[in-house]
Amino acid sequence: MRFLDGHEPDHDLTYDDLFIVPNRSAATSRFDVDLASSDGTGTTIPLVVANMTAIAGKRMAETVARRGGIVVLPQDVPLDAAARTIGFVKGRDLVADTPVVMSPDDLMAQAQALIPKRAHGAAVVVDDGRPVGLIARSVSGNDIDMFTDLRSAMTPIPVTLPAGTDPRTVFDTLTDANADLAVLVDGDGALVGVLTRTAALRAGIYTPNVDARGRLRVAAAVGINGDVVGKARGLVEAGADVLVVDTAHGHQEKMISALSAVADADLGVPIAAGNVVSQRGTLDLIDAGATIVKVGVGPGAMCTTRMMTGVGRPQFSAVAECAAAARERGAHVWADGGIRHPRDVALAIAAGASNAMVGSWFAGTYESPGDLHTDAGGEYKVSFGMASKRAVAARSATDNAYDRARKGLFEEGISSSRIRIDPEHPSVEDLIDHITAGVRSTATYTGATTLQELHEKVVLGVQSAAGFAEGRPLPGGW
Ligand SMILES: NC(=O)C1=CN([C@@H]2O[C@H](COP(=O)(O)OP(=O)(O)OC[C@H]3O[C@@H](n4cnc5c(N)ncnc54)[C@H](OP(=O)(O)O)[C@@H]3O)[C@@H](O)[C@H]2O)C=CC1
Ligand SMILES: Nc1nc2c(ncn2[C@@H]2O[C@H](COP(=O)(O)O)[C@@H](O)[C@H]2O)c(=O)[nH]1
Ligand SMILES: [K+]
Repeated sequence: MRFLDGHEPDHDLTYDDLFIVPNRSAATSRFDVDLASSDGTGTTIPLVVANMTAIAGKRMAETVARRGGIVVLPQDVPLDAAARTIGFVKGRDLVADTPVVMSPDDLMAQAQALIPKRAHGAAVVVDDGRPVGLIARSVSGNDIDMFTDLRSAMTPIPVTLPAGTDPRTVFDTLTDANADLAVLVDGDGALVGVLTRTAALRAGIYTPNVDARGRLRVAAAVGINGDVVGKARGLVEAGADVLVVDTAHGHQEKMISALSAVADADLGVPIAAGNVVSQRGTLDLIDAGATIVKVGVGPGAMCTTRMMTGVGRPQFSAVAECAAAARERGAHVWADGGIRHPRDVALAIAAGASNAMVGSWFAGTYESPGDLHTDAGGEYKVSFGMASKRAVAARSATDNAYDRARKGLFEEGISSSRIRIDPEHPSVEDLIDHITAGVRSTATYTGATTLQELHEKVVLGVQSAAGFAEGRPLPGGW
């Protein structure tokens, strides 16, 4: 990474402050760019989903890992629930999406409530283990009887194929049949999964993030209080592939001792820890046993830390300094927070991060855990910060009333935020397409074909707010 002559910054910068200068490139296609990380997480695209309750659940974990990223399950989830989620993710197909399964006796209202949990827009009606029909998502305003049973409402399945059919064949069969969804079955005709045309296309573009046994990977977080090693061990025994030791102020003694204890337990998985924003903080966490350091104090969309405390650091400079320190030790950093555009992921990688961590942006998708709401502005989900009153209240629910009231005072996050579902990108997979298209393109503009080369070759300049504004599209004219 270098700055254009005369652009070396004399103050800290965030993503919006920077632009990337194109370099001569030998790449002939953006698909030639390899987006895999080398930090031990196995990601084949540089995306980690933040350990936030409103974002990181089982559907998110399955979907993101199938496209090559990884999801961190939040530390607030009890061990038995986290173990169930890990087991669920490990049991998912690497190609087919998990269907929404209904019985013929279920009501249309139940199907319509569940269909938006998945992006493929339909439920499969299963009778006696066999798929027998489809229920499509009702378009808002459509006059359908919500009390009808699915036996009478279902439509025939247009395309049924054996599980394991080559995705290209699935794509072509759906195209020929002018159908949207294929149902995949095993040799006995039992339902295995579903594939849309877009999913079949994606299966040929993305490489799932899989463990040594060929199962989807998933990470899990622990806090720094209580039996940290016991929880960490339980998570790894349940199958967690990466541990994240996480607290707001990662550069504190309690973190160092919790992290050292987890590292000493030698659980055989990479350990990420944070959050810090300085070289010293990075080195202390690496010395305590982290192989990945989580960087970012205050950039998060749900985060009020900078306004409450004045503490933090503009994210690009924080990532650049910590990544340089980590590299010296053969360790890595994740750029955590403040990712709002594909360009931010590209700039995080340019700064030296191995992966970018995304939270709130992915809250507004069908795969996030929250219920789907609709108001005059369209569909939305509710997100909240992990240091918000709402999250702290949930985390301290078993404490006595006095301790709960004390903890409630230190609020550093938003308790309720409406994150809109973008009608053009309603699924996290649409956002992943959008982000990876941007980052692949950034790489070729800089003359790089890997993330490491992107970091090495990138040439940056510092821009004014007017420079940033000029780069924004103006769909409504001016
Ligand atoms: N990246 C960011 O900018 C931030 C992220 N978060 C996220 O929110 C979640 C909750 O984390 P957290 O608030 O650490 O809660 P935790 O429940 O993990 O508690 C943190 C522990 O550290 C102690 N502590 C000491 N100094 C601090 C400090 N400055 N900030 C926070 N705790 C401190 C606390 O004690 P006591 O309560 O008695 O002080 C408590 O025992 C995490 O996922 C974290 O990543 C939260 C804030 C900022
Ligand atoms: N200060 C706070 N930071 C928070 C809180 N909840 C989450 N976070 C941090 O944000 C990132 C995700 O950033 P985003 O811009 O993609 O949403 C997450 O990983 C945490 O580090 C909070 O309540 N307060
Ligand atoms: K913020």
